[in-house]
Amino acid sequence: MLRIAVPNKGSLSGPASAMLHEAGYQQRKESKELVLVDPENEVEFFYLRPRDIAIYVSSGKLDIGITGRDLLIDSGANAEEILPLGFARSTFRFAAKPGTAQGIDDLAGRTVATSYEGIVAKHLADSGIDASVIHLDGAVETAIELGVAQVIADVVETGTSLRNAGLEVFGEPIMKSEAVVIRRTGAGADDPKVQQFLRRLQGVLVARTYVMMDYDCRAEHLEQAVALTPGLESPTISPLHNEGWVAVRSMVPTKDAQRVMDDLYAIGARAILTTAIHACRL
Ligand SMILES: Nc1ncnc2c1ncn2[C@@H]1O[C@H](COP(=O)(O)OP(=O)(O)OP(=O)(O)O)[C@@H](O)[C@H]1O
Ligand SMILES: O=P(O)(O)OC[C@H]1O[C@H](OP(=O)(O)OP(=O)(O)O)[C@H](O)[C@@H]1O
Ligand SMILES: [Mg+2]
Repeated sequence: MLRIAVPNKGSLSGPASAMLHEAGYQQRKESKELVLVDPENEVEFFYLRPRDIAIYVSSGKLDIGITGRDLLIDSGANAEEILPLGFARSTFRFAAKPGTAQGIDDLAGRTVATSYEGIVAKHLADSGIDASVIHLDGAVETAIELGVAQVIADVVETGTSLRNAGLEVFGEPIMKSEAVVIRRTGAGADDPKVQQFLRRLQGVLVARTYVMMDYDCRAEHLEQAVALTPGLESPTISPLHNEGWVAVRSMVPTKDAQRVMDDLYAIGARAILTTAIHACRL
């Protein structure tokens, strides 16, 4: 059985379970369930605190896990990212009261509050800045108001939490994060079960980001049309009963679909349809 760590709480938990469900795996029905065996797919899911997942995976007790890139790096665990998953996207940044800091050099001698001590301490050391780091479990934005620190380093997504606390980001972003699949460094690279799991998740990612596009066009416009819809490998071209016309089928990124349909129409293509992809193996 493949043993997989899944976040049990927070921003990663819901989207991770939704993606696994979309990939055909059973998922827990109750948020209190800690372990779920999916015998049909020969997989066992362990619902763990997101922060602990890299530690379990690096110990080798679990084969792979889903966590945040920032949590992986912060843990310092001997684990590596093998597939980015595109959700729980965030940026990790310094913030302070407006006008109190412009760049990392202003941190010398100050105290930075964060839940990500590992990332911050390393970033300060790499930048040659001597500052204190104080660890807080969450709601770090409040640490400045309460005088525990002059600066915070935290996850920023929309920036609403910072704005509400009267804080502003400063300096260069420390890192960009998203949910990722991780494994113990170098482990299981050729394990067919791991490969199959990754193919299933890749299938979900493709199904989420592409649509299938079908259209008819005149044979003389085919090269122009195909340039607009090159597909992943190459489009499928079928003859139409009506001579001089062909039918084309190709995958198109969802975000480009409307523009591509306009461009195809403009070169004379007709009966342009898009359909959702539910699952795929590339
Ligand atoms: N508002 C957010 N938007 C996008 N990603 C986020 C957000 N907050 C946290 N994350 C990401 O989620 C992961 C953090 O997991 P964590 O369990 O701390 O989530 P959380 O939503 O902060 O939950 P908690 O309620 O336990 O604080 C990190 O990878 C982080 O980058
Ligand atoms: O830029 P925003 O869209 O506001 O999102 C970022 C906020 O979301 C997370 O907080 P969370 O709600 O997880 O609380 P926490 O600080 O206790 O972890 C993070 O720690 C930031 O505070
Ligand atoms: Mg949080």
